[in-house]
Amino acid sequence: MNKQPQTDRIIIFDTTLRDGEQCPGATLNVDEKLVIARQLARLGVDVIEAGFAFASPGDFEAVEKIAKAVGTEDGPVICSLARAIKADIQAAAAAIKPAAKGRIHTFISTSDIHLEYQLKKSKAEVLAIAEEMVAYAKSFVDDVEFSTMDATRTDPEYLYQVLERAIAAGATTINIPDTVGYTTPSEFGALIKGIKDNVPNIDQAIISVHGHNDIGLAVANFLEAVKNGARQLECAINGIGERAGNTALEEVVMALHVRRQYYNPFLGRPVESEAPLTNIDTRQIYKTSRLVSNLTGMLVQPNKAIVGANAFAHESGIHQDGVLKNRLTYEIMDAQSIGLTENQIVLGKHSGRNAFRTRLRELGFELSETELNKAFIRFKELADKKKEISDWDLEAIANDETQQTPELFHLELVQVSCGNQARPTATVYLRNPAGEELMDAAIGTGPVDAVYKAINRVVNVPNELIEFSVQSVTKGIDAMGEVTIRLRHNHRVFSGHAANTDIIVASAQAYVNALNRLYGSLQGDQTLRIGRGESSMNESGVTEESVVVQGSMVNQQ
Ligand SMILES: CC(=O)SCCNC(=O)CCNC(=O)[C@H](O)C(C)(C)COP(=O)(O)OP(=O)(O)OC[C@H]1O[C@@H](n2cnc3c(N)ncnc32)[C@H](O)[C@@H]1OP(=O)(O)O
Ligand SMILES: CC(C)C(=O)C(=O)O
Ligand SMILES: [Mg+2]
Repeated sequence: MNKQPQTDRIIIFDTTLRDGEQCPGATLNVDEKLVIARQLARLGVDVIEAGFAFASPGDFEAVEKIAKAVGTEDGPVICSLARAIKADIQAAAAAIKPAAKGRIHTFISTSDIHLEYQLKKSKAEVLAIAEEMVAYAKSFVDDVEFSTMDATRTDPEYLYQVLERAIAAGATTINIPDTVGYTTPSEFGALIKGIKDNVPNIDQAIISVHGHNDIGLAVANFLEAVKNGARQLECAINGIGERAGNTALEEVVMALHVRRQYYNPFLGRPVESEAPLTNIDTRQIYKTSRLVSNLTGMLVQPNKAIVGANAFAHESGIHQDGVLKNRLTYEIMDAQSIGLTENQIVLGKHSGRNAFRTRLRELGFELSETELNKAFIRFKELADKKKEISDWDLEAIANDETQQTPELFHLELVQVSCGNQARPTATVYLRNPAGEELMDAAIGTGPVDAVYKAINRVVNVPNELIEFSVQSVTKGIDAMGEVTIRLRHNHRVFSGHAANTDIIVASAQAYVNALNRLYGSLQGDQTLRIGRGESSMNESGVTEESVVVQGSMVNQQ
């Protein structure tokens, strides 16, 4: 067996901003990516895959800005994806240039099915391209990662050959992607072992793995890969990503953390060693999860491992009894280890700006002066309605203020009348991008439906509402309600998110946010008129099928 060059530590490569963003509706703008990248650096990831620089001018700008702002000497490596094509590699190299430590990640498919149908190339051709493009990437940076796309459906003998040639050409990390989420733990472990045993120059590269969760095995596959020599794990926050998503960072990191004594020997450490297996500051996990969920609009299911709302909640009497006697009877990790803390400072209507700013900083939010002032006004409004403001309320407010959706349409007013004897009617008042004030009213099957129909009459963008979900972020009748919606326009999905104690206001704001994203993506499209849609508008009312209500609905007026 070959000796590996790597340390006894697992490198965490975060692809939330690249593969994570590849899930429908999770599109992030440049500023939002920057906010997430800063938090990923606080979380302690070793590598941030900031995007696919060649894919679009926006992606290029995001990678470049992240390289400049987050890719400092003591910060993470900043990486851009690139196909095994010169133009892609040139774009990646230019975008990561401002980073103190930059990486080009180039890839090509190696499975028969991809070669035959997608690339339409022979094995010999792909072998030559891989070698040539790794060498080309190496001419820009020392740190080159090479991936064999669809590795888990590739003939292993061919895979060994491609990897050997890529390493010889200068790849310092070789990544084995389970692109279609097809492999199983023992099979994946055997593949990694096969690579260690059969690629002659494997001692010159780190073995990395990239997983997808199509059959729910992504984390299990990674853990088996670690046991067999993988030392870099590619994952995304909350497991977001193409199709069923990527391997969830928080799950694999906490598995290694909680069971470190089990994994220690596989990394050549003494069983009892308490030294962390990764550089991740686990106390930043919860905060990062919430930030990514809020900015992408991808909700976290309540029973999700590690970061779900119920992950540390005990409901049944026997469990509660055990936990009260000794927490360890039913808890394998401490809620504080992922950053869920008791609120130490009680914020309420008498609190000032300093306490507010300080608490937001502790929660990981760095707001600009303007954002802080707006958030403070909302905080005071909320404090007038609620006795005590929790961290979750603060997060909802801060996330709302830092969301970087371009405000093309501004919601000035929303008013509804409804009741068991009334036809739900809504009046809305919006300011369009030209600064004109537009008002309209509509009747709907319920108050939210009426509001959305009224907004549709003002904003002339055909769309289909495909998801509407409401979550109560805090407990009690005075809770903040978070609304997340997803709408589709020409096969693209846009999400919108807003929080308010008035669920109707949050619903209206979330819809306007999503429409602003949609509208932003269409800017320059001459066929669109600005505002005031009539017959060209598709009905996008909330239908029974499209409504997903999670948690309790709070309607406090
Ligand atoms: C498994 C993954 O996650 S891979 C990354 C997936 N992410 C993305 O695709 C998001 C960004 N992608 C894009 O913006 C676009 O697809 C672009 C800009 C990269 C390319 O756009 P287009 O030039 O219009 O090509 P299109 O997307 O239609 O097809 C992909 C082309 O790349 C080729 N290709 C795919 N992978 C590779 C690769 N690794 N190396 C070289 N060529 C490749 C395909 O064979 C196809 O070539 P063809 O047009 O000669 O048949
Ligand atoms: C680009 C590669 C690493 C990828 O995302 C995959 O194969 O899933
Ligand atoms: Mg992938």
